[in-house]
Parts: sequence; structure tokens; C-alpha cells
Amino acid sequence: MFNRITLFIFSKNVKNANNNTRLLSRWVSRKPVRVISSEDYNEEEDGPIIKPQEQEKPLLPRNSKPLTISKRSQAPKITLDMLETTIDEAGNFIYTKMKDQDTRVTSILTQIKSQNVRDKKDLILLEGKRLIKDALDANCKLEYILFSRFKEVEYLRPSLPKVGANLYKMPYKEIQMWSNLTTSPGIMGIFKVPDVENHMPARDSIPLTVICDNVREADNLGAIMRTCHGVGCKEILLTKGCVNVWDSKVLRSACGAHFKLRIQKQFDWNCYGDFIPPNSNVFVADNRVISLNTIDEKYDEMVLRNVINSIPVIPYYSANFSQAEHNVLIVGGETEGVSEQSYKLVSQMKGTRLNIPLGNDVDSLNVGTALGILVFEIKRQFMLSK
Ligand SMILES: C[S@@+](CC[C@H](N)C(=O)[O-])C[C@H]1O[C@@H](n2cnc3c(N)ncnc32)[C@H](O)[C@@H]1O
Repeated sequence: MFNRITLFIFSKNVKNANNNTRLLSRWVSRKPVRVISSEDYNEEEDGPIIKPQEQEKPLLPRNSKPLTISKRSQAPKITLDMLETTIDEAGNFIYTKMKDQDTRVTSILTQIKSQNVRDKKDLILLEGKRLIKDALDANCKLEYILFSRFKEVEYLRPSLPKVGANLYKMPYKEIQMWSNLTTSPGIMGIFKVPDVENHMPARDSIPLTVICDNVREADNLGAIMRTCHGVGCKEILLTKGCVNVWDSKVLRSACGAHFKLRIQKQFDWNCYGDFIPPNSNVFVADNRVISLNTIDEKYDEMVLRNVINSIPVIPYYSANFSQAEHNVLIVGGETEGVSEQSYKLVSQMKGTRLNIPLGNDVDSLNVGTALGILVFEIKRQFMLSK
């Protein structure tokens, strides 16, 4: 009996080496495989340098070179699944060890950083194991994991698909170089953009749709999405003027809301009937409570001022939310506040302006804070009405 077979295979063809590494791991399946990479192979001594502490490591590098089987005719048919295996039958991670500035990584990350991710076909970059796990648990399609330590990949093990993605191991300094964060968490996940428009509302959701009217700050939009997700809102509609929902800062501050919340990007005011049920109670969060005839130069068109002034303004705590079949709440953007289109829609739907009274001459709240106060008041009323 023997405990270990060592097989030396040499090839200049990296692609074959990659494929056959995976095949080898399948053949020997439940036995640990020691793959000797080109860096570890010392030709002068005519043999590999085997580092003792690594001998039994059940982690199988995908691109260790040189490695292949000697005669091509002996190679069984390779299927696509084998080429994109993350965990083999024995539970070993199958990964590719990347050199500094490896072109495979550079080209993927350059593509992600330069693309306009509003397009569904594109890829998104998630940083940090928790966000990646949220995406995996929500069945988002994983393409690549870039990591520097196994600890983080191990955390993902229960959620990681066994096939259909690639694990790339890279030096930490290179992950940091590509990171959008000051200190990279050392792991990145690259996913296909999920189909957020068809997410099903949670069972305990409240009959509420939130419209973000030109919210341009990524952190604010992320915070709003996180709050909407937390309160159980049915859907969030984003006007074209909002920051890109797939911006890395939005993704980070939304803390996984992207993978659960139903989101309509590029909401068009002309098609509001497609998203807002006809009997909805429509509200707009409005920090301007004094007559717009005298105070606001922005709404200089008389007709619009009349529209705005015709909408009743009430403090948020006196509104009745729980009687309505559905509620719609509009929040304005950071600099411009509520838009003309919002006011016109609220007027048309016989809606109400909701004000959060402020003291000490404070003009307005941060939009995320204002939204938080309002949606949890709506939730409170629904809970009391049960
Ligand atoms: C930062 S504020 C907009 C400030 C903007 N410069 C203006 O004066 O309209 C962003 C949005 O948060 C909401 N908001 C902020 N403070 C509010 C308040 N006290 N009552 C109701 N909504 C408020 C409104 O929807 C507002 O358009």
C-alpha cells in the first residue's frame, strides 16, 4: 500500500495544464492532491521543492504549472462544468493562483470599472464576505471570487456554488489596488447583475412604494434602500436622475437590500400608472411648509406654485396610513429637493405633503433620515391596526 503517488507532468500549454489539473483532482477524488507549481519546481536539483507544511493541504490550485498528462490522447472529455469548478467532490476548493497583474484579472476588473452597469448584461463587483454571501444566498449568478486568504472563502463555503464560477487567489496588495474601499476586506465577488425588477415582496411587507426623486448621493440611496428593505416596503422606484443603483458605494451602504428588494430603475413619471395602484394614498416628504408664493424662487412658474400650494401640508404624525389599500411616499433629492413632476403627480392623485417639523431654524433633514422617520411611522400604524 502507498499513501501518496507523485506524478510529474510537464506542459508549455497553460490551458491544458489548467484543464487537466481539475481532471486529476476528480480522478483521485477523495485523496488530497499535491500540485507542484512552476515556482516550486527546481530544475537544477531535478526535482520539486516540497514545503513540508503544505504537503497535505487539500486545496487544489487550478493553474499550477507545469502540470498536465503526458499524452493528450489519454485525456478524457472535458466538460464546461469541470472548467468552472469551485469545490470538488471531496470538498476541496479548486482555485487558480494568479500572478501579479495577471491579465485575466486585469481585464475583468477593467471591464467592470469602465462599464455602465445600468445594462442588465453587465457585471457587478461586491467587496467583503458578508455582501458576497448575501448575493449568493439570494441566488445571484456568481462569476468569479478574487481572494487572498482562504479564511474568507471558507466563510462562503455553505453558499458557494460547486460549479459555474472561478476562484482566483491573488496577492492582497493587488486586491487592495483594485478595491473601492480604503481598506480592502481581501475578497471580491463578481456577479451578473441580478434581475431586481422581479423580486417578490417579503411576506410581512407593508403596502408601501417609495419613490426616490433624483437622489444623487450614493450613500443616501444605499441608506434609503437598506431602510426600505428593513421596514418591509413592497417596491422602490428610482427616477432617471438618481445615482446608479449598482454604484459600489450604493451596494455597500444598502447592505444586501439589492438582492431582496424589488427595484425599478429609471422610473418614468409618464408611466406611473404601471407602478402605482390607482387607489393609492400618495405622499411627498416636504421640508418646505411656508407658502411657496413668497419663499421659493425655484418654482417661479405661477402655475406650478399654484399646484404646490393646492396640496395640503400636514405634520407626518397626523397622517392616516393604515386605512389605505396602498401608500406611495416620494422623497426629494439632496440639493434640488422635490421635483416639479413629483408635485404634479401628488396633485393629480389628490395626495398630501408630509412635513417633519424641525426646530432651531434647521431647514431640512438628510433624505435618508427623513425617509426613516416616515416609513417607520407608516409601519407603526399598520402594526397597531392589526
Ligand atoms: C436634504 S432634503 C432637500 C433639501 C433641499 N435643499 C430643499 O430645500 O428642498 C432632501 C429631501 O428629504 C426630505 N426631507 C428633508 N427634511 C424634511 C422634513 N423636515 N420634512 C419632510 N421631508 C423632509 C424631502 O423629501 C427633501 O426633498
